Amino acid sequence: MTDLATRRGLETDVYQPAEDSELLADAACSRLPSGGDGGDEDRPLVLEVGTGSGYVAARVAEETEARVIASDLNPHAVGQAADAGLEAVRADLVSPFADGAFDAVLFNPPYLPTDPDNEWDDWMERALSGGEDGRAVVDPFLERVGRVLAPEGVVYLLVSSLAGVEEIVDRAGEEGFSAAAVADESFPFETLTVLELFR
Ligand SMILES: C[S@@+](CC[C@H](N)C(=O)[O-])C[C@H]1O[C@@H](n2cnc3c(N)ncnc32)[C@H](O)[C@@H]1O
Repeated sequence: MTDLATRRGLETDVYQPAEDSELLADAACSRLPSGGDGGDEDRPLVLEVGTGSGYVAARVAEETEARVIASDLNPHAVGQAADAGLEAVRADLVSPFADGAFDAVLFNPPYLPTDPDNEWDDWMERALSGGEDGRAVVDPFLERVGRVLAPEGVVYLLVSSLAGVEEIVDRAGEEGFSAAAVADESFPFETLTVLELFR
């Protein structure tokens, strides 16, 4: 398992793109509509929660016809995403966004299970740590994301075997979502999966 202290030496204040970012971007880009010639009002509206550097949001903006809003709790991440030319907003999960606003919501959440004694209170901990069970940020996201989804809206959520995929699917079910795995990639210590959640 990746140890936070090891990661810390490699990181700045903003999570930089890694295998998980790429898997989520590939899955979202391959499933969102591209190449349409409709007007602005026909473009899907996509939110990326926890955008970090803006890598996933930028890929979706470049490779699909969606208009993308990039958000993060971390003000340094919002600055980096804005510098990358994205529409960037500081937000805790989906709190400031209107009911039913988005056709798709993407999230590569913090998911590393972390011993409370080994945590530290900085932005990289916020980017990596999912609390003791790895689901401390995923669970409130699942509880709240349905509010901002359009009726046919979908969620693309990156999950790790380290945080318990079955538990996350069960929790999504309690919030009224069905789940399908649309991409996965295995590494020596974890398997990453992109779940598509829909109602
Ligand atoms: C694993 S990083 C992913 C960054 C980027 N999306 C990527 O894939 O490279 C998780 C991101 O979620 C953000 N985050 C953590 N808690 C959040 C919250 N409550 N609301 C919004 N963003 C949050 C972190 O600041 C971090 O940028």
